[in-house]
Amino acid sequence: MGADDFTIELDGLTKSFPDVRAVDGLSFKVARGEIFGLVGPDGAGKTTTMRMLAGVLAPDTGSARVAGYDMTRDPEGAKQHISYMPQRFGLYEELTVDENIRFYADLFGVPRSERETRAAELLRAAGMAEFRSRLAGKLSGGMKQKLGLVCALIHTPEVILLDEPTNGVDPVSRRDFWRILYTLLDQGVTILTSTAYLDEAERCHRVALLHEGRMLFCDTPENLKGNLDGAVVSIVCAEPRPVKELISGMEGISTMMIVGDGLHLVVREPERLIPELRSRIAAAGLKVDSVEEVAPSIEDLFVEAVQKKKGERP
Ligand SMILES: Nc1ncnc2c1ncn2[C@@H]1O[C@H](COP(=O)(O)OP(=O)(O)OP(=O)(O)O)[C@@H](O)[C@H]1O
Repeated sequence: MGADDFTIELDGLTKSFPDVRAVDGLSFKVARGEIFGLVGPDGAGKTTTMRMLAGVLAPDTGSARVAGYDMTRDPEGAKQHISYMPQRFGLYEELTVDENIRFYADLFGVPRSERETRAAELLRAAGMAEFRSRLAGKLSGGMKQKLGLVCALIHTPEVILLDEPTNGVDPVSRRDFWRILYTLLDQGVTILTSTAYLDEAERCHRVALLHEGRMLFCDTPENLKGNLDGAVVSIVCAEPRPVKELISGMEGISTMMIVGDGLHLVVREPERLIPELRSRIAAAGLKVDSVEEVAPSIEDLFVEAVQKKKGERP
């Protein structure tokens, strides 16, 4: 790939606040037409990274190029090619859906002939075509987020930066969101999104895990899952906490986490451990539906990587 094929390039990007180094020497590149996910626990540095890439926060050291512009030297030039949707997108609650869209279309200087077609397309994809005259303040949380996306996308950017866009959004609206994002990819835009939902990381072409401002790893979801050091055992149960307490400290378990339907363990030698787990749980009289090896998810990998990192600390 040539240098021009990367629309976002970070090189040693660093930003400190008085109490913390929020982003610490971050380097990665995002190719044109790619959707790249930034994942990490709260405080990992995702928002700070996004803000620097959007040109609203200057780095201390390091550089970032977005859509061919150096973000330190020419953030204003770059902004014309970027759509940035921060966590709290500025909607006007006392204005209608249409009026909010018009406000942003004016702000971005979108010609009148284009804005109507684009707004109609985006609203249809967002499942919001019937709500054009509703006040933004009267929309559900998911709808507000989708309206934020529509407003952010009313102009045609080269790069889209989304900071946890689906936070608090219901599953149906999340699907709408991803459908819109994939449609944009087909049009050749580049998308960088942060997400707190690890299942969403699997929808990205590549993902990077941030932890305390540093990147722990970056690869395609498939490759990442192949790199897990161990196997994943799922214990399906309604009451995972007592089970977790019971088996905590058993040899061969490297991490445990509570998931939607019970517990996930990262283990060595699942063939040996699974029968042992079953008998220990049965002996304690705890009720579980199943104890089985499952394919690892991105979530398993991230929890394992973050726990390992914590364990390395003195
Ligand atoms: N304006 C600021 N002033 C001081 N500290 C800040 C500021 N912005 C962020 N931080 C700190 O920098 C670190 C990284 O925060 P950041 O918001 O980038 O993380 P994040 O991964 O986006 O997490 P979250 O999802 O909780 O926003 C945190 O320790 C945070 O408290």
